[in-house]
This record gives sequence, structure tokens and C-alpha cells, in this order.
Amino acid sequence: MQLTAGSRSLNLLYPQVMGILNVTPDSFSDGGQHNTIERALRHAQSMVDAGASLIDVGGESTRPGAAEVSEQEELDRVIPVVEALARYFDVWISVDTSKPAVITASAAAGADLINDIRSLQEPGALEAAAQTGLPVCLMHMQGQPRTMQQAPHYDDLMGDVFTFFRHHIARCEQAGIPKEKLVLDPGFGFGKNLSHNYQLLNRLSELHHFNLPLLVGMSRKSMVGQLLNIPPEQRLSGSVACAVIAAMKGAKIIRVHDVKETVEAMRVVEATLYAKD
Ligand SMILES: Nc1nc2[nH]c(SCC(=O)O)nc2c(=O)[nH]1
Repeated sequence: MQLTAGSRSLNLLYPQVMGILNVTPDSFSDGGQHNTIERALRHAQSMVDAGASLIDVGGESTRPGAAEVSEQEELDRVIPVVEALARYFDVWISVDTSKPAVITASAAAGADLINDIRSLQEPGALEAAAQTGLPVCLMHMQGQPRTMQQAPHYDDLMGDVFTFFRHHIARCEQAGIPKEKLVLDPGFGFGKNLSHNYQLLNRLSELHHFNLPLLVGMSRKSMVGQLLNIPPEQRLSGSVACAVIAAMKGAKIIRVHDVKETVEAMRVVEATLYAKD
């Protein structure tokens, strides 16, 4: 299994680590210290040196209650960083955005993957993504970031997730984005309570039904914090545990803050999954 973007391809036989590069002033775990290009590039360099195969550039904080970001503000934050990453690094560049203008400009600036937590539902986003020809990550979310965590409820959690993916895969195919360009993500923490998140992790393998690469993002999230009752900067062990469980269940792209530790854990997963007698 592999993902291609233009001439670049990502080998998905083994789990790949995606390093989070927040370029938002209020990102909860980086404390917004990466809001300049220099600091962003230094952070990206350290994640690439630690073994990240992808860097996910995000200019809009999607924490529940986070302020909206204007199109121009998001462009100003994201595009210079994408341009610099494309120029100085040989790493897959993913852009965490829902805005058509940012999708289009990111592709022109050298992005390789569109990572939209809203699954291209903003007006014009689907067409913009199809136009770029880039691979797209579709992520399940119930509701919108502002209100999604108020009282998430499911009669049938996995049924909801399956219906969501069936709908959005078909929607992308109809818009000219072929299924082999799609990545699926169950969206941990996006309209899910603690129990929902761990049911989703426990049943992750069921999503192989779609025969598409799975991307997961649990790093430093409340599913670790609420369980262990610790702040974001102390959630490394729990985050690595979540990454290992997901990778053992076949997740192929693991989106994390702590790249070095997760890359080392993925080496253990690979050794286990591909152990020869
Ligand atoms: N694909 C994907 N993109 C994401 N962007 C964020 S932002 C919130 C945070 O990092 O806590 N989470 C995710 C995730 O889980 N999957």
C-alpha cells in the first residue's frame, strides 16, 4: 500500500510518523511558540531528524472554543511555511486546512497531502482539492469544533463512522478524486467522549473494510488527559501507548507531537508485525 503525490510516493507498508507543526498563536500544546517561520523550520528540522516522514502544517486551531481564523490570516501563517518546507526539506508536507483558498495555495506552494478535519465540506473545498490532484485525508467528526464536545452521543458509533466514510468517499469520487488518493481518519476527539474514543481505538481494525490507509491523531489529546488526569505536556506515555495500539491494528500514518519517541515505538511495532520465524 502506498500514497502518491505527483512524483513523490510514501511507503505505507510500515507505519509512518506525521509530525505536528502548529503555526497558530494559541495551539494548546505548543503554546503558540512556533508562530514565526524560523522557529517553525527549526521545529520541522528536529521532527525530520527524529524520523518524521510527514509534517502537518496547521494554521487554524480546532480546539473546542477556538477562535475562527480569517482566510488571509490562515494563508499568511501557512503558505510561507509550506514554501520553506518544500524548498529546504525532503519530507511529505501535509496541510491541515478546510479553506479552498488555503488548499489551492498550499498545493501551489508544494504541499503533498490535504488534511481537512471537515472532509472538504466547506463551500468550494471539494472542487479545490480535486483541482490540485493531491491525496486527501477524510476525517470523521460529529458536529463542528466549537460545539462538538458539549454532549457527543451515538446510537451506533461505528455505524456512524462507516456511513460517514461511505458518503464522503463517494462524494470525492464523484468530484474526480479517485479512491486511491484517499486516507481515512476516525477523528479521535472530534465529537467523541472518552468512551467513544476508546471504543473507536479498540475497533479500529474494522475500518480496513474500505481498504484505504488509516491516519490517526491521538497525541496529547483529552482521551489521554482525562484517563490519566494529566496536562498536555505530561501525556507522552499515554500518547505513545495509543500510537502503538493503533499501529498494531494497522494504522499507517500516526499524527503526533513527540516524533522521536513515536518513531522508536513504531520500530518495535514493525519488528513485531514483520517478525520472521
Ligand atoms: N487528520 C487529523 N488532523 C487533525 N488535526 C487535529 S488538531 C487537534 C489536535 O491535534 O489536538 N487533530 C487531528 C486528527 O486527529 N486527525
